[in-house]
Order: sequence, then structure tokens, then C-alpha cells
Amino acid sequence: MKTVEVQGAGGLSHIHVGEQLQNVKKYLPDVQCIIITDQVVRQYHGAMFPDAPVITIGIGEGIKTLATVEKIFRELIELGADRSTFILGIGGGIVCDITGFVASTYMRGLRFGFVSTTLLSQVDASVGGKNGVNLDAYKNMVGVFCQPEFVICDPLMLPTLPPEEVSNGFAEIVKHGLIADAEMVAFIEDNVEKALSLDKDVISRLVLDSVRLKAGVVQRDEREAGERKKLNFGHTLGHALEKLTGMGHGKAVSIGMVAAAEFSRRRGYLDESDCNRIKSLLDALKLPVSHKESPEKIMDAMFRDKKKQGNHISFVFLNGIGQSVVEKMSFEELEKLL
Ligand SMILES: O=C(O)C(=O)C[C@@H](O)[C@H](O)[C@H](O)COP(=O)(O)O
Repeated sequence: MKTVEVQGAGGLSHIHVGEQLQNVKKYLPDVQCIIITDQVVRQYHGAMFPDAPVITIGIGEGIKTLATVEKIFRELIELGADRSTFILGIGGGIVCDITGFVASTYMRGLRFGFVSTTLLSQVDASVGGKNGVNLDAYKNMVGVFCQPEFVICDPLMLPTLPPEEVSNGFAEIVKHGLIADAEMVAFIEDNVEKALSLDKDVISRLVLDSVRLKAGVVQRDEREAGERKKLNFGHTLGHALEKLTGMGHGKAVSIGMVAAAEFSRRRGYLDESDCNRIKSLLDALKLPVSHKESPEKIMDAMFRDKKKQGNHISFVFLNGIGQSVVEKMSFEELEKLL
């Protein structure tokens, strides 16, 4: 097991990569603990949960709403949760996003931690303290920056995931390589088959590299004033597609990264050969690289993006494999490119 630390404004977060759900008890403080999970995680792994009351939510992005948050608040009141209660989220990105938000706001904030059960949440969603929910067509519109006390990334959770969910996680791993680590990209290219079959050594290295890279960025820019914006590479189009089509986050980000690479090429920042390399890698990882949505609908969805400022949007371009830059892009340019 390896531990990576992130020092946030509100405290230190420990990310334990390679630790197991069955050991979570040793990280829990000696106070009342309440678990938040979803129905699928509870069905598969509930027997290993520590002995504590469990609040179970549904699955899918549609559940990431203020209505779910309100329902959980009421359950917490019924369970007698007070300011000393510790909240433990056990699940993927949606469970972690909701749990972190609920814990950070109930009674103005309780202590919390996560056991991260999907590849996507281990390499991205559970790390960095972005917690929140969607509001209507607006993705992650209401939320907070607040670091969990700990995150457990349990490799034994991964083999129970459907292949599609594994591919979703690879989109965020590739993103990390593309924005800041060319060696990581080359490593994935050399190990695609092993990665897809969840080879223990390859996955451990990719999860750890991703967590270290993201933790470093978050440590330097927790509230996304500058460098952290790079973690949004591929997410402008990605979030729009996710909202429009309901496709999985990783799939949408994969298409978004291909488009962002192409936009980078058209601005003269990236070679055509690099664009093709990115496309081939995502395709090999069984991720989609194109879509059929109309530019009008996409533009409409992008207008609802949090990165919008007036007539511009903060956009992440690549200026090489493993190198990125954040620049403003006007909606006029974006429409032309689309
Ligand atoms: O942690 C971040 O910062 C990221 O941007 C990581 C993204 O991969 C992640 O999907 C994040 O939740 C998106 O945040 P948002 O602020 O664009 O909603």
C-alpha cells in the first residue's frame, strides 16, 4: 500500500492506494459512523462494510441532485447524526460526490472519508475535494471544495466492475498523462491489453501515478484558480455530451479529449500525428472517439458550463503529449471549430 497526501485549506487528506475496504475500520475515529453507499455497491460488498447504519441511494448520474441530498439530510437527522458523527462514503464517483457534499454541509460540516470502488473514482473523482451535485441541465453546479480525511483505493473492488466502467476510468487516466506526463501515455500504449484485463501491476501503477499527479495539482491549486483547470481537459465537450446523451462520464470525456486535441492542432499547438496517437489510444481502450450530436445542441449545453465567463470559456489545449495550457476561447471560435 502507498499513501499520498493532499494538504487542503481545511485539513490533510490521506489517499491510501492499495488498501482494502475490509481494513477501513482502522481509519475511522471512535465516534458514531454513518455509511452512504449505493444499492449495487451494497449488494456486492455490503458484507464487508464496518458495523454502522447504512444510507443507500440509487445509481446513475440522475441521482446526483439536491433532492437526493435533502433525502439524506432527513435520514441523518433520523439516525441522530450530530456534529461529532463521521460520514463514510463507499462507492464510485457519484456516491463520493454526494457524500462529500452532504458531509460538508450537514450542520455546517462533519468529518468524512471515502472507500472508492470504481476505477474512475480511484483515479479522479474521490481525490481532490470537489464535492457536489447537478442542478437541472447544469453539471456539478452546486458544491464545495472540501477534502475527505482519507480515501481508500481498494484494488479488489475493480474486478467486479463491468468492462464499460473500467473503460470509463481509463479516460481519466489517459487525461492525466496527456496534460502532464508523456511517460505515462507511453506506458499505457505499451500495456493496453494488460490494462484492460486489469493486470495487477499495470493497474496499481496507473492508479498510483494518477493519484500522485492529481494530488500534486490539487495541492498547488486547490480552488482551481490556475493549474487545476488543466484537470478539465476534454470536459467542456465531455460535460455537454454527458448531459445531452446520458453517456458515461469517461466516454464523454474521451470524445471531448479527441475534440480538444483537434482544436489544439487547428490552433497550431499540436501535430496531426499526436492527434492520431491520442485517438488510437482511446480507441484501443474501447472508448468512443466521435459523436453524432448537432453542433447547435452542443453549443447550447456548453453555454451552461461553469467555465463560461461572458462570451468566453476557459479551454484546455495540448501543446504536446504530456503538455497543456489553459487559454480563453470565445464561443464564436468554439462554434466554428465544432
Ligand atoms: O478535480 C478536478 O478539478 C477536475 O476537473 C477533475 C474532473 O475530471 C472531474 O470530472 C471534475 O468533477 C469536474 O469538475 P467540474 O468543476 O468541471 O464540474
